[in-house]
Amino acid sequence: MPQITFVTGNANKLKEVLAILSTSEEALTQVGNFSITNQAIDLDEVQGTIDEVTIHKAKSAAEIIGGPVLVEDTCLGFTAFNDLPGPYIKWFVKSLGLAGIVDMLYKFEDKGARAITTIGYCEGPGQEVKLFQGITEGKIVSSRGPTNFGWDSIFEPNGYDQTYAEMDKLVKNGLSHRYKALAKLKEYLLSQ
Ligand SMILES: O=c1[nH]c(=O)c2ncn([C@@H]3O[C@H](COP(=O)(O)OP(=O)(O)OP(=O)(O)O)[C@@H](O)[C@H]3O)c2[nH]1
Ligand SMILES: [Mg+2]
Repeated sequence: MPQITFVTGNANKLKEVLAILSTSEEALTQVGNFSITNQAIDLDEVQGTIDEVTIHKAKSAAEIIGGPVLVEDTCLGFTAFNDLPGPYIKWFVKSLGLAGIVDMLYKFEDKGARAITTIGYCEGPGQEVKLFQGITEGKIVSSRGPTNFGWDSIFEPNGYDQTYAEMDKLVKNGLSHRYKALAKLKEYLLSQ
């Protein structure tokens, strides 16, 4: 069975990806003819558009692993900021904290935000990268719920009165940006 390595340094992402792709959280899962395993490698991330960042991550991962890889890059962008910080949200959370991010939007009436996951699939070194993207729209609110995963506690998806962090995992994993991107990847892998 062909093996695909999901390369990520983020344990929370890995948990969600495995939970969405299978129904268990074991370190190995299967989609169609493919088995998916994980390697925790922190890949270099270039500056650029979401697609450029993901393509670069996928190509570097394929070089390191020497075979088929999956990577993902997740963005959080604000409507009032023309979709920034986008791929740089990680550094904003690290530097400003969640309260600092909420404060960034203080003077804007529009609290709209978009969570975007872009998955890159590369079959090996030198191969083209296929992209699969999922977007969930919502708004930025004061932190509610556990704060152990990124910006989950300040993002409230449209149509819900809970933040991602307050939601049951099954609910988040049924509507999230990551779920939508993985649904497209799954459809592709099942057709191979
Ligand atoms: O509240 C959240 N709900 C999510 O569903 C989610 N997915 C990612 N993130 C965070 O957003 C940044 C993405 O950066 P990112 O894509 O480069 O990830 P990363 O560097 O942590 O891992 P990786 O690049 O090795 O895969 C990082 O700070 C992640 O912690 C999330 N936060
Ligand atoms: Mg990263």
